[in-house]
Amino acid sequence: MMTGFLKMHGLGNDFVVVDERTHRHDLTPARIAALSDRHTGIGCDQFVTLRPACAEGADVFVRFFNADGSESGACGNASRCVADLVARETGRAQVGLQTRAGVLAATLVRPGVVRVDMGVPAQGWADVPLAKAMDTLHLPIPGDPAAVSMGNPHATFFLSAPDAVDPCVAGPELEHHPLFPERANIGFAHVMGRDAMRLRVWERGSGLTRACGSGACAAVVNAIRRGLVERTCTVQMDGGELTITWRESDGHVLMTGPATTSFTGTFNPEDYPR
Ligand SMILES: N[C@H](CCC[C@H](N)C(=O)O)C(=O)O
Repeated sequence: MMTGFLKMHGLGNDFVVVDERTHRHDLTPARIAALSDRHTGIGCDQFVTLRPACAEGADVFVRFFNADGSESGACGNASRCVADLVARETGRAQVGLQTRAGVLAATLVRPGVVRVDMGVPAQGWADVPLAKAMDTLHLPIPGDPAAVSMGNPHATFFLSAPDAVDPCVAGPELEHHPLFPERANIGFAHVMGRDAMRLRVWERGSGLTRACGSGACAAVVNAIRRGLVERTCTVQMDGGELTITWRESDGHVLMTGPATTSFTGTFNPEDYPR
């Protein structure tokens, strides 16, 4: 049976979005990985499904799957895209996204620009999670990264120069480091000033992406924890810029940036291996 999809992106971090609110499709991890493949499938960094919400304050239940078929509790860039979609569907600027990491409040700031409240970062070692008890501000591995969860695990390395480390060289081994029992997204940040940083992220399950929303949130939180930047910071990534605020009053992280729909299409799930 043919299935419709939306191709969307946030700063070039791209998604295939499938609406399952009225009909479920047999989308196994293997099928999602095949559909995410840029040569034999539609191609995307993450595959996103929409289902009916069952949580208070949520308009839709969103699940995020990486290109390798693994599921993540959070995806900042895709959250902005789905919020944009639901805001246009409902005619409301304020929408709620139910995710595995909780219900996220989102606001359509202006057409194509969305602010998502990504919730409160989890700083404890067991929350990230890490393999054993330790200070998450200074992990005992070369490069002295900091770690935090935005609903998904992130380690942030602070570099002396923007391209001091190639994420494609250092990223794969770090993603699978034994310190990260659920693997991790690996951010490589260069702080340029008290309110600006450059960031590239080797993403768990997807590799180097042009932008990483939850990674930008994690990098700003970790930088603030280390006293490197102020509470609001712009994060420049290969695909463009996000504005991140770690709000002092309630500890929530706000992420503001673009959401874009590229095209629509159809595919037949039965054409892909189960
Ligand atoms: N690779 C991530 C999910 C996507 C995150 C990223 N695309 C974002 O915008 O936050 C993980 O496995 O936790």
